[in-house]
Amino acid sequence: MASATRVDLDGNPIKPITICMIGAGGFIGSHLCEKIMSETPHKVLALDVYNDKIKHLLEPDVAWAGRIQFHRLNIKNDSRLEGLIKMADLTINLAAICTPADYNTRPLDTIYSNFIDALPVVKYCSENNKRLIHFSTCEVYGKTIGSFLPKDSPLRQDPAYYVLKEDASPCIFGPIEKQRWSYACAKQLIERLIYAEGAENGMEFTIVRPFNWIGPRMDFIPGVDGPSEGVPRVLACFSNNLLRGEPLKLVDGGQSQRTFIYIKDAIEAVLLMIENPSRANGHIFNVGNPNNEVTVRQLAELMTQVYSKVSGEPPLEVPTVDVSSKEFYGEGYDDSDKRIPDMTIINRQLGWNPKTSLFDLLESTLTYQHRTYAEAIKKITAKPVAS
Ligand SMILES: NC(=O)c1ccc[n+]([C@@H]2O[C@H](COP(=O)([O-])OP(=O)(O)OC[C@H]3O[C@@H](n4cnc5c(N)ncnc54)[C@H](O)[C@@H]3O)[C@@H](O)[C@H]2O)c1
Ligand SMILES: O=C(O)[C@H]1O[C@H](OP(=O)(O)OP(=O)(O)OC[C@H]2O[C@@H](n3ccc(=O)[nH]c3=O)[C@H](O)[C@@H]2O)[C@H](O)[C@@H](O)[C@@H]1O
Repeated sequence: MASATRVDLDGNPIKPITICMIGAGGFIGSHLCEKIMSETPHKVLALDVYNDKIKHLLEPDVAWAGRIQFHRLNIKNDSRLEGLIKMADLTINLAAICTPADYNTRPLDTIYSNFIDALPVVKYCSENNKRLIHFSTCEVYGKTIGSFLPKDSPLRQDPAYYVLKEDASPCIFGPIEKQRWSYACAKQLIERLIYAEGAENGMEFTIVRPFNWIGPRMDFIPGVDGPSEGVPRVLACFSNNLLRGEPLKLVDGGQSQRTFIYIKDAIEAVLLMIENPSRANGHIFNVGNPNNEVTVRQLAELMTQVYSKVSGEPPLEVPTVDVSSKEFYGEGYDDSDKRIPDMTIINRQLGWNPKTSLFDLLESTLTYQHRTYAEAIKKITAKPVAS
């Protein structure tokens, strides 16, 4: 329950505010709304085209009834947007196309969604003196410097060549024909625009760079709550394979490395940003868990083991199968080799650290996936009974 005595990191009482949350119906938005409703007194104007993931928060008989209001709108073409931003103290923009399968196959939609559609949000915030928390991505770092060194170079082991720092690392993307980078490039340009609004016009902003946040409600399971041919992010791809008893597909051998963070740890960091504006304004924050690094192959192996534990089913005899990126994603795919966030800035400004190990976060997430989808998958895959 929200308590009247909540204080910020400097010991000052936190005043209730109204937040205009764009993209509130998505994976991160649903967890952020849940956290704000259950632990704070703040109000949320929740904007999205969909609300399936926050339906449970919008019921009339919940404890926070009246503090969250859903507005179904598409920010591309809705004149209500400016009014809603004006009604709020803070705007949080989460709206984006952010699944890699779209970056090279729908590059125009990707660029429009991540740059053009975000422009009015920045403009309305700046013109109306409203604070903005904008969701960018760790993909703005692109590839590591180390990835360009010879394979046997000892410098590849030196963190200076791979740890990603907000105020020091370069943004390294592939050539234009590798359309994978359309997303990262659009996100980089909107970051630069927001930063410039801060520098030239004094706009109060915080930029968040999530590093592979995962957990319940991420994306969709193809053929159950999303299109059969759709390709979600890796957690949902591998969950889908496990639920159907199929081998997990490793793109280009599964050699890329990622650090995964539990959504609930990451949401704690966002709440600190919301409630400590003087510590968060003007900053770009990496939000990830540097201790949870694995190759995609190791992730597949761990998910296979954990899924067997939570479902009680034996692990697959052939757990993985290799697939080329061209076959899986199509022409123009490319990849980030390694993503380890430097935590200095978020640690210094907000005293935040992630807590949950990869095993624990996969255990709770796969328990959710099994409970939510196993029956539906069984029905779909059951052979029709001959009449
Ligand atoms: N999940 C991660 O680990 C991760 C990592 C890096 C960056 N991000 C960024 O965080 C943000 C949220 O990511 P997510 O994982 O919750 O994605 P998501 O796809 O689950 O959520 C995005 C939401 O925005 C909504 N939306 C998109 N375009 C819209 C429009 N024109 N009008 C209204 N609503 C619109 C979608 O309907 C969706 O509900 C994105 O900006 C993404 O780029 C996420
Ligand atoms: O989550 C993030 O921090 C950012 O990175 C993600 O990009 P990426 O990590 O490449 O996306 P995933 O789909 O989660 O893929 C991770 C890795 O698994 C691989 N993969 C994916 C799916 C699959 O079935 N098999 C497989 O080997 C991919 O090729 C990639 O190397 C997305 O771009 C965004 O959601 C976000 O901005």
